Amino acid sequence: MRQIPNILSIAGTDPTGGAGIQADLKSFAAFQGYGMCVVTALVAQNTQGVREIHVPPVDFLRAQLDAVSDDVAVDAVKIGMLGTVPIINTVAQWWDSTYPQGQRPALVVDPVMVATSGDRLLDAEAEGALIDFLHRADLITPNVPELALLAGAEPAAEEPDLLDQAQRVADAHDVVVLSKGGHLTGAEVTDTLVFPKRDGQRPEPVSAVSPRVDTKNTHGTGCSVSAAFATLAAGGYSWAESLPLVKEWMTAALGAADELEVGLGHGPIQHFAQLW
Ligand SMILES: Nc1ncnc2c1ncn2[C@@H]1O[C@H](COP(=O)(O)OP(=O)(O)O)[C@@H](O)[C@H]1O
Ligand SMILES: Cc1ncc(COP(=O)(O)O)c(N)n1
Repeated sequence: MRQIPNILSIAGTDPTGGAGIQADLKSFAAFQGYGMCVVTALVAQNTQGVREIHVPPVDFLRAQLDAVSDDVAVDAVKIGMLGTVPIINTVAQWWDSTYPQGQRPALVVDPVMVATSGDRLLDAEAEGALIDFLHRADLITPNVPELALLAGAEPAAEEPDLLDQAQRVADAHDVVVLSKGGHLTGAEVTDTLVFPKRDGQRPEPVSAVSPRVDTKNTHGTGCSVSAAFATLAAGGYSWAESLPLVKEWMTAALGAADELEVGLGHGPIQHFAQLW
């Protein structure tokens, strides 16, 4: 195993540095990985919302992906915002032709659909294509509304409903699901790894619980968590080994978020709270 793993983010941008590719690169660094990125969309956004989205021509997206994979041995890939059907199809074709079987990088997919601000980051007509993409992933990290959409249900208000939806989605796509409790209420936030049934057996779910941090600065939490899991997977950690490490780090990053003075809306987290 490489001493410093190579992790690739395929995602959209946030020029204020809190979400998307910029958040991913900070997470990779926080977990001691070498970060790389391919841009799926330039997003004119800040802590208050999304203004405009500019998507590259698909041939140029493919050129970026090939430029990385032709040259670098990639240990893990994190996919975030895909945005449109042509972008999803291009990433799928690259993945399938570049990593047909055997020694594939670990793949974490954050099924990004809506930003914290409530703005759409995935075309409504691209939801089906994103769902079809998911079987390629090893781990997916939907938030409460994203999980509901994948499960074809109303957003869960309680933990048991959330876990039930996660089981259905895990089985439908044969993928491990991280169900995240950030959008539920209560004094604690629980994240749970739910495993798909294989050969009639389902491994027990694994949970990590933290106090709920009282801050409005939660921009990019989902991006950052999925990137952290990808980095640890590239370093040989199982999902269950990674969960408490990521949870503790995220709680510290949210706890220190108010020390940053970035923007007037939902500001970013402090990725390096445990380091600085
Ligand atoms: N207020 C909070 N206090 C502590 N942890 C939180 C809080 N909000 C979110 N998290 C954590 O941040 C991560 C992202 O959660 P969530 O908000 O559900 O997803 P998303 O950012 O994709 O909407 C999860 O690990 C969750 O436990
Ligand atoms: C390019 C991009 N990707 C993802 C998000 C979601 O961010 P969050 O993690 O706050 O839901 C975002 N705002 N911008």
